[in-house]
Amino acid sequence: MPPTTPASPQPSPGKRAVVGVILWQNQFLTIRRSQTVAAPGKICFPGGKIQAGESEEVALVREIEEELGISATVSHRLYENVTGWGTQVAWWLTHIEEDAQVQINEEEVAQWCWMTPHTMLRHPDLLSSNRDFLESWGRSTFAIPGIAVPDNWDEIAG
Ligand SMILES: Nc1nc2c([nH]c(=O)n2[C@@H]2O[C@H](COP(=O)(O)OP(=O)(O)OP(=O)(O)O)[C@@H](O)[C@H]2O)c(=O)[nH]1
Repeated sequence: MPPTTPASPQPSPGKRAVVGVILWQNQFLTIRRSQTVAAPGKICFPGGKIQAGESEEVALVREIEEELGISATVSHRLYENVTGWGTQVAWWLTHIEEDAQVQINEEEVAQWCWMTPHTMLRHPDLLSSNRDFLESWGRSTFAIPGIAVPDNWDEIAG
């Protein structure tokens, strides 16, 4: 009998989300989710659910404005996956102004900071679906313009 492979997660109807990958000096803009939202206290990128009739880009600009109080420019669709809980997530490279003044919305976001991919991957509070994104990037499944996979990625990720 052929070995069985685990089935890929399938998206649930209507559960679509978009996240923004914002880079500065080889680091990603990360947020810690507040205690009052789903996945409280987890570390992830800014983003959220796509509302009916919205494009991914419009939803992402809205979410970043809501969470961080800044305007963003959505640039490049990097990746797509389905979380273990059935949400289809689109990952977009996103830019903000160099002098953007982040003002977090504390109802949604507890903290924000810049994190290297390495620190993010090893963070004990990383939202689990973000591990797939980072590991896929580390395997060069896709590229992120502006940041190279470190040469010692396997060591880091292992
Ligand atoms: N914000 C965000 N959501 C992510 C990331 N990675 C990921 O799989 N997701 C998933 O995408 C979905 C977005 O959820 P969310 O709770 O942030 O969305 P939201 O702010 O619109 O929530 P709300 O409807 O409670 O206001 C969730 O299923 C979440 O687990 C990420 O890096 N950032």
